[in-house]
Amino acid sequence: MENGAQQTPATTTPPSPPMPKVGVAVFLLKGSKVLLGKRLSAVGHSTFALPGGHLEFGESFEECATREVKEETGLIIDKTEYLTVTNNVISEKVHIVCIFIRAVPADVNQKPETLEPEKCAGWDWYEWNNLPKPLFGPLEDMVQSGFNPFPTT
Ligand SMILES: Nc1nc2c([nH]c(=O)n2[C@H]2C[C@H](O)[C@@H](COP(=O)(O)OP(=O)(O)OP(=O)(O)O)O2)c(=O)[nH]1
Ligand SMILES: [Mg+2]
Repeated sequence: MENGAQQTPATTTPPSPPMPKVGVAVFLLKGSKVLLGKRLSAVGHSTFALPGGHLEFGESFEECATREVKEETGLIIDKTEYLTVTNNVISEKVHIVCIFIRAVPADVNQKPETLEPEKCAGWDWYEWNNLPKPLFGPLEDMVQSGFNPFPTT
């Protein structure tokens, strides 16, 4: 090489190892019912799950809950409250620390819309004592453990 010109070595970025992500899922409660939708995403395909998604940079858990429910169902939520957190290793590549928030619809007469049809087949209210099957794995685990999202009065 002339004049000692430096040649930039070819670099290849090594694949980054999978990292845990933060999810926020919402127990949206109406009377004794909870809002669930059949997932069409690869993770938990065809299982019934709560509305929710991944925490974005700078968001509070409540902000994420409000945003995800609005994006996925069009519903405006109210009275958001932290419930619990679970650590879910779902597959070799998917590890989610999931924050669970409880909320109620601001308007009980507002109907949920399927705003992300590629991710969810449709939303409906289900009696807590008669949940549809199969539930999304992490949700099934919570139900099996006796978890109850309703406020004790
Ligand atoms: N939506 C939802 N997520 C849950 C539940 N239980 C649970 O552990 N999670 C965890 C695993 C999910 O992969 C993760 C994020 O939710 P998601 O899979 O619906 O994410 P998304 O595509 O709607 O969100 P995004 O990436 O567009 O932000 O939260 C649940 O019942 N519903
Ligand atoms: Mg989602």
